[in-house]
Amino acid sequence: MAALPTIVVLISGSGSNLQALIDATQSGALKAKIINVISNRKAAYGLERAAQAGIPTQTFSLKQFRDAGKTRVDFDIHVATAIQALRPDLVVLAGWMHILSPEFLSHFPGENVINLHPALPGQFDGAHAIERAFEAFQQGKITHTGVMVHKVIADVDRGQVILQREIPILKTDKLEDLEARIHSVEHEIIVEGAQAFLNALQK
Ligand SMILES: Nc1nc2c(c(=O)[nH]1)N[C@@H](CN(C=O)c1ccc(C(=O)N[C@@H](CCC(=O)O)C(=O)O)cc1)CN2
Ligand SMILES: NCC(=O)N[C@@H]1O[C@H](COP(=O)([O-])[O-])[C@@H](O)[C@H]1O
Repeated sequence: MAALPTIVVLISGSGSNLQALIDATQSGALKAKIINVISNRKAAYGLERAAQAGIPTQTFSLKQFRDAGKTRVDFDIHVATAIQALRPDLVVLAGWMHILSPEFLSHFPGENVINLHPALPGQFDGAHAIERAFEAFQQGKITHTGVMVHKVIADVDRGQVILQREIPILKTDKLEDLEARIHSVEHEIIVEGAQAFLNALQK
């Protein structure tokens, strides 16, 4: 039987999207094996989720690099080298809150780094997208937002879209209502997006 495609997941926080990927690999909804989880924050609960699933983890601290007189690019190259050593078929950014440099991306010419972003293409690039969408809705500028999975390029959140889904914003919504609706969709689309990428890889 052919070996399953391998995935390395990068996180910075709670890891609920990592958990969705873990659950999907265990149920068979995602035909792949998560071989490593990397966090840039040692307190990230996602590391605990990985450990509970028996997945090896690594933590890399930008602060430690800076304290050692090294640069953001030194950090990126170190992380990229650690990932390259594992030779994954796919790298998934699941709440990885660090902008990756071109030097990092140069280690992945196969464009096999994808990201989950809680907004539609070109709407709210960058951090705090959900809050910014909610504020725009309150100002009457938008009626809906969305979630997308996209390839990662140097231009943040502007890579080729793999999957996207629109999400309505209701007049009765508080921010937490929209956050819950978005997170629920995220947990589905990150699995579907990863599988879609791997399917395309195998064609
Ligand atoms: N080169 C790329 N790097 C990253 C991408 C990308 O598309 N291209 N996606 C992001 C994920 N992301 C949005 O989806 C995102 C995450 C974080 C930031 C940001 O401003 N980070 C700050 C630090 C914020 C913090 O530490 O809380 C920073 O890096 O200075 C923007 C977008 C992942 N990287
Ligand atoms: N710009 C990237 C970004 O905002 N990512 C967001 O970080 C959260 C991670 O949650 P998690 O740690 O529970 O998976 C998710 O909402 C994800 O969309």
